[in-house]
Amino acid sequence: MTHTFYKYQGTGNDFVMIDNRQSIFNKKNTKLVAHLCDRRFGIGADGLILLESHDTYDFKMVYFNADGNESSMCGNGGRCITAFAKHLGIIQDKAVFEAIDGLHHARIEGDLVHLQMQDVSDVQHHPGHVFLNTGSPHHVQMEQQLDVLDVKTQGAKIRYGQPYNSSGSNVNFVSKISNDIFSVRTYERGVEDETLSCGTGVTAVALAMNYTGETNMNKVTLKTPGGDLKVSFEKSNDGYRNIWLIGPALLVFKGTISW
Ligand SMILES: N[C@@H](CCC[C@H](N)C(=O)O)C(=O)O
Repeated sequence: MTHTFYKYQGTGNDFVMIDNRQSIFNKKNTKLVAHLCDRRFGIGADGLILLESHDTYDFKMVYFNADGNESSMCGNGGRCITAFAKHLGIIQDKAVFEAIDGLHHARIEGDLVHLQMQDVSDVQHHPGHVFLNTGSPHHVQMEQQLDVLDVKTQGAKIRYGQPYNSSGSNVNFVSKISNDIFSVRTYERGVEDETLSCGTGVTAVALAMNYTGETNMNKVTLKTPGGDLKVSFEKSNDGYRNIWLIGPALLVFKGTISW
């Protein structure tokens, strides 16, 4: 049977988006998700997102990595699904939706989507890196030679190494440009490669840079290979609150495919 799909991207982190309000998609079909995300045999994307109906809120987001497995929160995907919900006429410029890590508020201002992330209370500062969960797990470490780093090889070593092992972590390599601007390259678990940007990743980087004293600002710019994102936040007694991820989210194309 032929089905309609939409392709979205947020700073180059790209997603197949499916309107699943009529429950047309079998969520247990890992092979189908991986096939649709395959860049040679399918549509091609870093992940697949289902927009589903919700009894109380505007919609529900279900996120799968390109390997076909349902995973934890995707920040860029959360911004893209907000733009998709507007395209479908479900929302105007504001949304409240449920994702795997809880409720998210979002608002659209032109091409920019502002997405509120969950509060973060547990920031672990280890020698040489910081680990924190911003909806997805993130290892953050500074890197001198970010431009020439082999992110796929170095990221995979950390992602599969101790203490993360098979459950893994996303891995962010960071270089400081100024007090409120950082360059970031991310290895994504479930894609098992560098992606052009990662929303929960840059959120983790912004908080880690503040936590370790690399910035004293509460709004920072994160430059990724796919474009610029901004993260704003407030310090709380036990961590960070009122965290917002801000950046573009755009429809690339719409098509039909059989499954
Ligand atoms: N690209 C995402 C992160 C998606 C989840 C991640 N790959 C994981 O499995 O932890 C983002 O923008 O946050």
